[in-house]
Amino acid sequence: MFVVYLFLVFFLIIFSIFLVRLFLHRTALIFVLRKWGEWIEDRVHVHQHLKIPEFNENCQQNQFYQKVSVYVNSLDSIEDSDFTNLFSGKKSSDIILCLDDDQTIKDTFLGARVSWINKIERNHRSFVLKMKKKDKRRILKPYLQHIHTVSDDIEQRRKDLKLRINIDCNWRSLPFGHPANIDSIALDPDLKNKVKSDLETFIKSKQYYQKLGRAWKRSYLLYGPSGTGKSSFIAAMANLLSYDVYNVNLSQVSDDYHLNMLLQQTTSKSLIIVEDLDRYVAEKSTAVTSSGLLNFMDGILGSSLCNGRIMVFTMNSKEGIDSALLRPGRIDVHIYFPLCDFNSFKSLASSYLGVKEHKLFPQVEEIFQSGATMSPAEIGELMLVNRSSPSRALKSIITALQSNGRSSGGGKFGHQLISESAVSSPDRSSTAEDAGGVAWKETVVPKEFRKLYGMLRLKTHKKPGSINHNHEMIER
Ligand SMILES: Nc1ncnc2c1ncn2[C@@H]1O[C@H](COP(=O)(O)OP(=O)(O)OP(=O)(O)O)[C@@H](O)[C@H]1O
Ligand SMILES: [Mg+2]
Repeated sequence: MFVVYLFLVFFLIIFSIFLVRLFLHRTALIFVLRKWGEWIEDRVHVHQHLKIPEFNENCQQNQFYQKVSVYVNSLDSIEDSDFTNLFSGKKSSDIILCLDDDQTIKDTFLGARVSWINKIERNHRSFVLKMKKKDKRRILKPYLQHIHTVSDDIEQRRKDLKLRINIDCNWRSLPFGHPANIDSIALDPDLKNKVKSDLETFIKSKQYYQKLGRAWKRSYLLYGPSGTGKSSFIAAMANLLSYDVYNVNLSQVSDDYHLNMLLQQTTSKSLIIVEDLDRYVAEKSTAVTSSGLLNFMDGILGSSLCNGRIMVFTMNSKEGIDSALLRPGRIDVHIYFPLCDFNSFKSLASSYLGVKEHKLFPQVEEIFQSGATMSPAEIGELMLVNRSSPSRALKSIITALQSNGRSSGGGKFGHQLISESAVSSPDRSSTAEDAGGVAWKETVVPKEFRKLYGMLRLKTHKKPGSINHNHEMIER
């Protein structure tokens, strides 16, 4: 009896606590209680105030005030502030929250709680940072650095991206309106995630590179047959990072000095791309010497300018390329872009035709497994022109794949296949890549063997997704 009584009391206590909490949340009284709590806590600590005025004593604008303003208005806690202004952004659908005058906003950094007050006194605006004295020594310096980084990042993302191309030895600027995004590119999802996180880690690693004494730059090589999405991927990288793109046309560069000058004129946090590097090397169609090119890739000539720069090179094949050009440090990440497999095909069908399943899919899968293939560009094109009828689109792809399988380089898409088989045998010197060697076999072996290989694969019932061995990303 006593135990039941005890249990009832216990249950009642828990239930009452639950009701009180519910009441506090529903009536927003919880915020009042929290404020009282913070008020009491404030009284028992000594605080330090730092003022960031909008103008300095010479009436010049204080750049740091602008940064703080961008930072403070980006904090999630702005939504909890008692009074905020709403403005429309660049796009009419954008709404921007802005702290009103004399409002306080909280922030936390490295476990310390700080607050910002947006003051206006005699028509002069300022932000006042309030932090506990005991936290000041520990967090002030890194916190101010954090504000710099975050606001620079936000500003970078807000601006309209530019594409710059070199004509003679000058950059010409155009608006960069390429809509590509990494998700819309048919490529192994794991590989895409790895690249995304590699990029995101890199842009946050300025201090790490500084500590190592290395130029803060990262180089990527995108290689693979024509029409597999290399250029689209570069555009997607630029959109992901909100970086301007500098497209270096090496045939327009008159010598090493001018290549250096072009590099000097690029801005920090930009994407510098050299497309079809293998073509320049093979055809010797540039006046830049190989040492000029290596120095450009290393960024020695402008190491102070390597401020967060990302270099991207594309090639159809690494065959015949001097290994010094591709060595670790010069090219940090190698990404292979393969011809279409069934997984990429499904991803294209989903984005181009809005079709995730179709009765013709098993037939398409069988043809892919027999070794027939086409580039994503070709398949995308067939889907695009037949987008009003998914069945027609799939039938035309089946016909094209079958004609590829039968003819050796002839037929409607023969030109692409010729270039496919002309694409390189693997660079056998790079042993790390051999780990993912399946892809290479698929691109270089004769069609008869590919068919046999496809049949073998059919028999072994490869699990979906394992075909992604075709992709490789080598972190060096
Ligand atoms: N993997 C892919 N996913 C989605 N679309 C693709 C893919 N590959 C190519 N495409 C489409 O095909 C077209 C050509 O692609 P892109 O120019 O990126 O190929 P590329 O690899 O740069 O070719 P090249 O080596 O000839 O320059 C683009 O319109 C793109 O949308
Ligand atoms: Mg391209």
